[in-house]
Amino acid sequence: MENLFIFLFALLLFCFMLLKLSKKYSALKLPPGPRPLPIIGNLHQIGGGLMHHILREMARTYGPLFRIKFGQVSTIVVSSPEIAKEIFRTHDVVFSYRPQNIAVFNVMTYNFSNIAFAPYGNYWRQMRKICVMEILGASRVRSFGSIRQEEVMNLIRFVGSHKGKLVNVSEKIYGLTYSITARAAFGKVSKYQQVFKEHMDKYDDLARGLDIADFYPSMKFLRLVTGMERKLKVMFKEVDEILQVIIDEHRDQRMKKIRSKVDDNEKEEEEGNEDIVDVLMNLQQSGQTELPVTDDNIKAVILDIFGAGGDTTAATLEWALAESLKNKQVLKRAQEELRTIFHSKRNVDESGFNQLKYLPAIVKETLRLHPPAPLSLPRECSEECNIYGYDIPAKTRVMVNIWAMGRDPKYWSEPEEFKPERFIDSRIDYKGNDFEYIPFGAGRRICPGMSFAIPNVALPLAQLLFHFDWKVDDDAGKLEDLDMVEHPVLEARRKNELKLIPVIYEGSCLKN
Ligand code: HEM
Repeated sequence: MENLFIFLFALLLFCFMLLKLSKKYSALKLPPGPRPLPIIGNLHQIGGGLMHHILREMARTYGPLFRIKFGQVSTIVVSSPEIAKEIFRTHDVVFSYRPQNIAVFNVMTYNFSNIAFAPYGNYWRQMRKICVMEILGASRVRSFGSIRQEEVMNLIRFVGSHKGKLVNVSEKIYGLTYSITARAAFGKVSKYQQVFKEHMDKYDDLARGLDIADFYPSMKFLRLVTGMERKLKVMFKEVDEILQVIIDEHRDQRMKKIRSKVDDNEKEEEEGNEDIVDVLMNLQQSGQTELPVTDDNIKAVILDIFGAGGDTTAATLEWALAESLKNKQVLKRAQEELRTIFHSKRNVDESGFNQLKYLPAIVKETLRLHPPAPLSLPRECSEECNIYGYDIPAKTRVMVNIWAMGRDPKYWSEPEEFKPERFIDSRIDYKGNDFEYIPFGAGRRICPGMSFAIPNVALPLAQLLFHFDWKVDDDAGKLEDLDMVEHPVLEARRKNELKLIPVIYEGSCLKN
């Protein structure tokens, strides 16, 4: 009874606010869009399909910049490179904010002290700089090369030992990406790594679940009703405890090292062997950062690296392999290139990568057709501004349909076809300057993990194509029949796992 009373009161308040807002907005020239219903806005129009597909359909009716309302949340959807350029370049600063009222990020970001959801400002600037220069800079990523090589080789040996048998390659791919990230982040295999992975998997499932309360940020009580926040808090407490143990382990190790160095009178640093936790702890202790780096900040950044970098990389690799196998000509050309260049080594290593032309084009084409963050990460505009001739009120949420732009026939010939050759000798790149192709986003909040992600896709893809010829199970028909259906909930992943039979290639080092 009491709950019902609170609900009715909130509803009245909400209607009153709506009336006030509608008066204010009638003076603005807002973008077109589907007519919102009271209370739910356009929520009824986004069920029953993948959001990026639904939004592309809507863009066909309402244009490349339209306005939609998810409950209370006013959102603009951008589906053209010209408008994306206005957002990410002309008005970059205004649009460099992220919404702060999404349950999962409220709970899991240590009060928004990660990078991806930190409010635009000094703290974000400091942590982003640390990320780009210290954690994921070119020399650090190179130093992770041996981890990558070793983990990929483990995968190749595993697959080789299952020759002629059906292997769940998708499962292995997700496991590989996790292992590389965990070793780069935590160093040697920690006994807590497996428990952490199980929690991260559960967290991923929760994070992708829709919490209706996110659409009604002013009605905080809804969070209690849906129960999502409570579940997230339980999960967060467990994840936090594991991360704190990992940090404490690192702290102990560092103390031991310092003592032994003092005893041995030895001073030199062991750079190159440092993991990401080490790097962040060095900065914490140096006292040279503008703002202090706390243990919570370190844990937030580590969660970011797993959250933003894990599934995105694995999904790209999974799609790249699937598309290469499905398209006979692509497979032929990729294998010919790899098997010629690495013929004498009988194995692939990154030192020969500068000779490859076709494999990088496969990775690029995969990111065009299957960007793992099809609507990028949401942005929010910090002040009222004018885009494409329309007024965008402050606090409007922004979704950029990266997926739709990558398939727009206005910019791509045969856009639905997987044709890596379109990227050979082409100047189009994913670095945020070609707005029809921005799988990593653009502007000052562009993904800082690019240089880590690309080799983590390219090396395993090259190895899986070099060492093996692949077959599908007899019941599944031919490789060309592989489906390319997206997962209905886990955005941008394959719906069906890749289950394949490996046949070891004659020229592989596995063939002894
Ligand atoms: C194929 C792999 C990946 C793709 C396609 C991808 C894509 C994206 C996209 C679209 C954004 C939003 C950018 C924007 O708002 O304009 C983003 C942000 C971010 N990504 Fe990635 N990402 C990938 C891998 C990684 C990896 C491996 C890491 C870390 C190791 C990472 C860390 C981040 C972080 C920290 C942000 C937030 C940046 C900020 O707000 O300043 N990503 N990523």
